[in-house]
Amino acid sequence: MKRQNPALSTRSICLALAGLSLALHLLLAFFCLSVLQNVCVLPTSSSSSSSSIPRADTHPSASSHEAAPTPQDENRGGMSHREDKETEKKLTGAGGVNQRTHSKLDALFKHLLYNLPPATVLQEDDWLLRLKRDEEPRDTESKEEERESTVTDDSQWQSASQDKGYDKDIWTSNTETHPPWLQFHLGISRWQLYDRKDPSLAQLTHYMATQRILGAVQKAGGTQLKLLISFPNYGQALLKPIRQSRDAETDVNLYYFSDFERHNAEIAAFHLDRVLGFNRIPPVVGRLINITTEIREITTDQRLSRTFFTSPAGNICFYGQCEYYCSTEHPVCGQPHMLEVSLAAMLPDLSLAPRRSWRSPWRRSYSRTKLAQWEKDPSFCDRVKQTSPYSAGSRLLDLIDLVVLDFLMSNMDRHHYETFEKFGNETFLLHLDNGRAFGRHSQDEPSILAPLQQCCRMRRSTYLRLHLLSRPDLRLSDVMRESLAQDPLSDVAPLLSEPHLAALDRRLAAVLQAVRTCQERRSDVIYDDLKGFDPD
Ligand SMILES: Nc1ncnc2c1ncn2[C@@H]1O[C@H](COP(=O)(O)OP(=O)(O)OP(=O)(O)O)[C@@H](O)[C@H]1O
Ligand SMILES: [Mn+2]
Repeated sequence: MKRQNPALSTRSICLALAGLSLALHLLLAFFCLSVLQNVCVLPTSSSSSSSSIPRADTHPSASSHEAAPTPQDENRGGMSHREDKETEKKLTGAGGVNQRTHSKLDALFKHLLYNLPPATVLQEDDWLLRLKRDEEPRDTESKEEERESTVTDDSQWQSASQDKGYDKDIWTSNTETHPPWLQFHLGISRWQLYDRKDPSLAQLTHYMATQRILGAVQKAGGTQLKLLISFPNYGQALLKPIRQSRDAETDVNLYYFSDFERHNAEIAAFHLDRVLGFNRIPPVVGRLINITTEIREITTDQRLSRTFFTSPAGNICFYGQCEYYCSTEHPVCGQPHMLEVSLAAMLPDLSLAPRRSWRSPWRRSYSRTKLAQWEKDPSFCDRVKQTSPYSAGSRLLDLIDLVVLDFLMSNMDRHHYETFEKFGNETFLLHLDNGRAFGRHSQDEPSILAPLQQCCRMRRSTYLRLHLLSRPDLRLSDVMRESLAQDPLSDVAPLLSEPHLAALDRRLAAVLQAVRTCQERRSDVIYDDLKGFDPD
């Protein structure tokens, strides 16, 4: 038997150990290198979802505007969770647009002219609605009775609503329990429809853009097809569908009163009105809906149901029943199911907050042959100024504000405007129905400016804001592009094409020129509603 040499075996053990140690060292070196590299590598993009580095330049209002996730988030139709997160980011202003680049919209809204202290402190009568105050304390017995009846009422209310898919949340006088639409209603005052800084507004548009649709029926009033949409939290919205490609310009041979309404015009009008600092249009948001599951299968409106059909191309279409364009020749069609729509938050019910409709003195004749009085008489405004309600208060100035909005978006369809009856003549004007705006970008419609040219009046605050928006560092087209990018439908395509945005700048210059022309003739053009306040 061959015996092993002990020196040889010791050497080979030593060699093996040295090799192992070298391998371990090499491994350790590789490990350290890779760790070091990871530590030193900068995140490739600040929007990377895996990055946990907090961003310093996040939109300041983002966190306060963030809508808390609700159990209803599970029920929404259409969008995936990731898509929803994206949408939420946009609606809350935390989206990519504002992240790294300098935000002109933020800069605009930070300006003093958009943060003016209220001229007067609001009194109780200056709010459209208010919650009933708690009753005077009663004796124990009647309190007991009251508690019993409340519980009975609530339980009845819950069981009836649960079946239909409505929320069973109970609202108290605590604002935090109020759904966003109720907060919007309770925030309507004599001078504005909403406070731009109210965080519940972003929650309201987010809700309308994402939540399950429980009801869809035709809405009466007006001439074109529109639906009244109901949500689980008892909120409602006015739906206008896309009716032609977004960029289709109004046919030059069509009169404005024959034009289709545009869903993107409703959305853009809300943003423009807010950017102008008026806050007189109810919040509007875009949404992609499924015609089949979110209208056809849930509607209880027989007159609407009957008008559904499948087009030769296999798309699901409907046309409803209304005065204009409700026929098989003018169908609203999905692709094959999905349809772009605008959703406007509904104002408080007329039974709670009646409104008054006013015929505009500068209303068009709505005829192909007849001219309206204001088109024939250059001193038409002198007569208007002597007539109530234009002879006192701020009505004429409010009308001029509306004219500026309409000229910028080329809306010729302002035959009426509305006010809340409760506030009498001392109140703002509601800028409802903007569906026929943004029809043409290649030409302007100077006749819309007639009230400004004939009356030569404008509020100083409006004038200064228009000036601000004409500055290159805050340009109207740029803030509008940025504002509209917050809408979920901007993911499909920009809500206003570049030529429409450029038209805004061109028209703004025309408004300012009209004011200058007035100032050459008269000295009382600008009405100082800022009482000597100098924002510069
Ligand atoms: N957000 C809203 N909340 C409550 N009511 C609304 C809202 N928007 C519009 N309405 C009401 O519905 C009516 C019809 O709406 P709208 O004017 O948009 O329809 P339309 O078909 O375009 O009308 P028209 O043919 O007269 O131009 C309005 O007169 C207004 O009273
Ligand atoms: Mn209309």
